[in-house]
Amino acid sequence: MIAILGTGKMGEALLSGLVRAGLRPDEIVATARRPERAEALRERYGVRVAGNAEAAKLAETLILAVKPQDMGALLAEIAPHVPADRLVISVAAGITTAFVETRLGDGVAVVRVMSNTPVLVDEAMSVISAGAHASEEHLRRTEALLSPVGKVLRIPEAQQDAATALSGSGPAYFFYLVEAMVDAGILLGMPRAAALDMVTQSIVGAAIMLRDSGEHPVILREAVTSPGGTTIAAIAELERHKVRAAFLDAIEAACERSRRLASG
Ligand SMILES: NC(=O)C1=CN([C@@H]2O[C@H](COP(=O)(O)OP(=O)(O)OC[C@H]3O[C@@H](n4cnc5c(N)ncnc54)[C@H](O)[C@@H]3O)[C@@H](O)[C@H]2O)C=CC1
Ligand SMILES: O=C(O)[C@@H]1CCC=N1
Repeated sequence: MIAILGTGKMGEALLSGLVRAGLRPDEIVATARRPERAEALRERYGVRVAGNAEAAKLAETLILAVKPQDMGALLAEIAPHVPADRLVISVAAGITTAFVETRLGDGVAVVRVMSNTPVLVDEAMSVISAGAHASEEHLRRTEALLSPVGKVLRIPEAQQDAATALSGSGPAYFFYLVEAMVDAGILLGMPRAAALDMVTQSIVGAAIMLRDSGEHPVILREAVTSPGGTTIAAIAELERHKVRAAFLDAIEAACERSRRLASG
């Protein structure tokens, strides 16, 4: 039995992925703060719903998916009900394995995960790190849960905040870019729906080329950039507005925020 504790956006995305991957709904128990939310999850997926303490007792694997600010309270609530042989997977930004270990007591295996919302379309990027008591077997079990819904990479825990800033938040940066490009289309007099179609297909095509060609992004961009042409005119403006520097600062700020989240 797998328990998802705090089934909000990320918890539900993982839940739906597990169901698509073939896990039986009666092997999953979900918890939520509001009873209406729990009922909606039960209706939508056929999973069991329960309180946190009951779910913690029932499941061998616990996925903690509350906001970082709520993690302390959740751990205090479940600590008396988590035997030492459980695997506890935390998906919260900024929460260290040590934070979870000290609150759940002796020897519990903790794996820290940072995934992202493309889990909804089985294209997640999930990075995982073992806590002090997590073994190779615990990492494999975590990989087995996450690999049906996307790519999984093991990284040292010291890199988790950077990964949160890059791939955890990453989809938001691309959505933001799409919004800005669609606005540019509107400015040029394009109908909104057509602009959105053009930008979306361009980003999908570019993403697939990047993933499947094995080429470096610089090579792919150079192939689009004709001498004296349109692309270099746009790139010159992006450089003038220091867009690259803005990305460096933005992702550094996200990493810094991730580092501070555990302390509330
Ligand atoms: N949204 C995203 O793209 C990503 C989010 N995350 C992480 O996932 C976690 C959840 O984020 P979201 O799903 O966006 O937030 P959310 O607010 O949608 O989900 C959290 C849920 O936990 C529930 N909750 C809080 N305390 C509870 C308790 N004691 N018992 C039961 N339920 C409780 C809340 O009612 C809420 O439904 C965060 O820690 C975040 O850092 C990680 C990667 C990506
Ligand atoms: O914005 C956040 O804090 C979460 C973590 C990564 C993506 N969303």
